[in-house]
Amino acid sequence: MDREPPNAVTEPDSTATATAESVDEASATGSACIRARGVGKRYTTRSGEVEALTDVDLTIQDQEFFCLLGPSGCGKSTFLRILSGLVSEYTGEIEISAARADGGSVTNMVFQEHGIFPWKTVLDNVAFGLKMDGVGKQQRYERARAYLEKVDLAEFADAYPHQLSGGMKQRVAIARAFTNDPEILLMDEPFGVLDAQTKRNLQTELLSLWSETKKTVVYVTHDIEEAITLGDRLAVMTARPGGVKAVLDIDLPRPRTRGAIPTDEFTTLRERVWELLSDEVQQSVER
Ligand SMILES: Nc1ncnc2c1ncn2[C@@H]1O[C@H](COP(=O)(O)OP(=O)(O)OP(=O)(O)O)[C@@H](O)[C@H]1O
Repeated sequence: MDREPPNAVTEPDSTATATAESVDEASATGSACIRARGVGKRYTTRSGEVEALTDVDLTIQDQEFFCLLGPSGCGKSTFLRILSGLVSEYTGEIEISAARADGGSVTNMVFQEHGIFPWKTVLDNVAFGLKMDGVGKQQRYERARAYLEKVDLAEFADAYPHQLSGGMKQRVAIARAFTNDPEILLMDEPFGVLDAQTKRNLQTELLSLWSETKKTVVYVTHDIEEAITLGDRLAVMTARPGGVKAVLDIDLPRPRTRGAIPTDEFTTLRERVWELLSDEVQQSVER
């Protein structure tokens, strides 16, 4: 279960990176939902300390679809886990301005491995978070069924996860996340293991749910094209210890349905992002 996300200061760190900050603020619009200032994280392992993050400065706007790209092991998941409250020891400052009147969780994580219960039906999986929040059976099933409908799984409400494909399981995880109605969705490579066609379909469904509900989404991916297809902005992270190398606007029209994205702009952005990312990938391989 997700814990409440951080909203207070822990061990203020005065070494914020000026470069990343100025890029970030220059492209930001609207009101801030998440502010990270000088965030750092070290893990202590048997073989010593691992510095996962250093001086992460980011402002993510309310209702924004924000993507995080970076080489493997640069701390993307760690950053999401800090935002979710799953990792509570870190340096620097995280402020989350979103709040829920009903006291439910402000954030909801969606992982690559679905995180659904094999012994529960699809419907019970989707309604699980609401049950934990004390929502009555009729109301939680109604909400869960509505989202199952939106992700095309209405007829599988009584099925069990082992009867579903990987893409269907991920649909269940997404339906559950939206049913829980958090202010912020934290998505950790949710479509990372899916085939290209399934991934494309789920991206379209996710964008449609996001534009309907206008949640703030922080989306981790290794896939440059996915980040450009989905995001309003994207951050490229440095090799570990991860910091923010640059934040780019993805100024492409929406809805970003197949064929609606201008090819030239898409290609230019992809090359720009790859330029920023390739050195970091190289560095992470050399370590
Ligand atoms: N619980 C932990 N204990 C010790 N070290 C950890 C822990 N979690 C992550 N790390 C280390 O912190 C670093 C960052 O890991 P993290 O999973 O956040 O990176 P990532 O960018 O999400 O990686 P990937 O893209 O491969 O999923 C890695 O070196 C990892 O080994």
